[in-house]
Amino acid sequence: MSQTITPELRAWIVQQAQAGCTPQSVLAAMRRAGWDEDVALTAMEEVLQAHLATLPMTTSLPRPHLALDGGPRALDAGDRVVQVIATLRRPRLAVLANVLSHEECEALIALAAPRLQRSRTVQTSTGGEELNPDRTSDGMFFRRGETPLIERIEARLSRLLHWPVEHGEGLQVLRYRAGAQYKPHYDYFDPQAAGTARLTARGGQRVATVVIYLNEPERGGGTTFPDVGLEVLPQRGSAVFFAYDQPDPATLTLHGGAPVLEGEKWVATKWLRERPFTP
Ligand SMILES: O=C(O)CCC(=O)C(=O)O
Ligand SMILES: [Fe+2]
Repeated sequence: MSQTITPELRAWIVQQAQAGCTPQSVLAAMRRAGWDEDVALTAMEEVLQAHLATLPMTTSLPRPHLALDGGPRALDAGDRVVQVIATLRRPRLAVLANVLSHEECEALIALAAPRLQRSRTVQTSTGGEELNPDRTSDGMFFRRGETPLIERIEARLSRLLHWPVEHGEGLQVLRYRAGAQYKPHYDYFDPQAAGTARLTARGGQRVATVVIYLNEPERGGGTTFPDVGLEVLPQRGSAVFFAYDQPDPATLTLHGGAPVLEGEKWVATKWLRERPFTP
């Protein structure tokens, strides 16, 4: 039986993705409606790609990215060689090892520890900041280029991601104690929210994230990507990179920090912006 993608089906798939339904649940519904699994999967990919292309930012703009063409096992990050452990196309994501040395991780923790405060998240309705029960970590921001170590890490990430240092926010360090978590969220600013204009005035949208693991909790604390059932487990010096061309759930970049069950988890997060970011 040949199955065609009708405009109604197209609209329905986009609607499901925007409502935050997982690809698995959309696929399951299509299967129940009589769609062949492979056809359903192809249809969903096609529709989501086409939908992304209609959104205001075009995917042809340069974006932070890793030089993954040709399937390299390692990438030149200037002063360091970084290993590619795993990659995913949707969401656009890579797991990397050896991004920081163990000494650099320890030094970042030591510099950040005395400056930690209960994490605040950007409140998109106003563009201000708020304490958020969904985010029970403690955190702090370094200024860009604040110390030689920070400068070195920023230069390395810039080279690795082919993205200027100036287009990055200051490095954020987070500590999760046992029980702490960061519930699933998107890192981009919600285009519908009133505060977004204020937040994007300096540097435009966030377009990619790097979460670097500075230590290893005994149990729990993975970075989860619920849309694709992926969990990246913390390994000191490793990182997960993911990019979102559009501020849209169809990028499948919903992610969270799973509760730490035992021990502590420390990460450093770098958010990349469209344009030069002025703090
Ligand atoms: O802690 C994690 O694994 C994720 C952190 C995160 O999502 C963020 O800093 O935006
Ligand atoms: Fe995040």
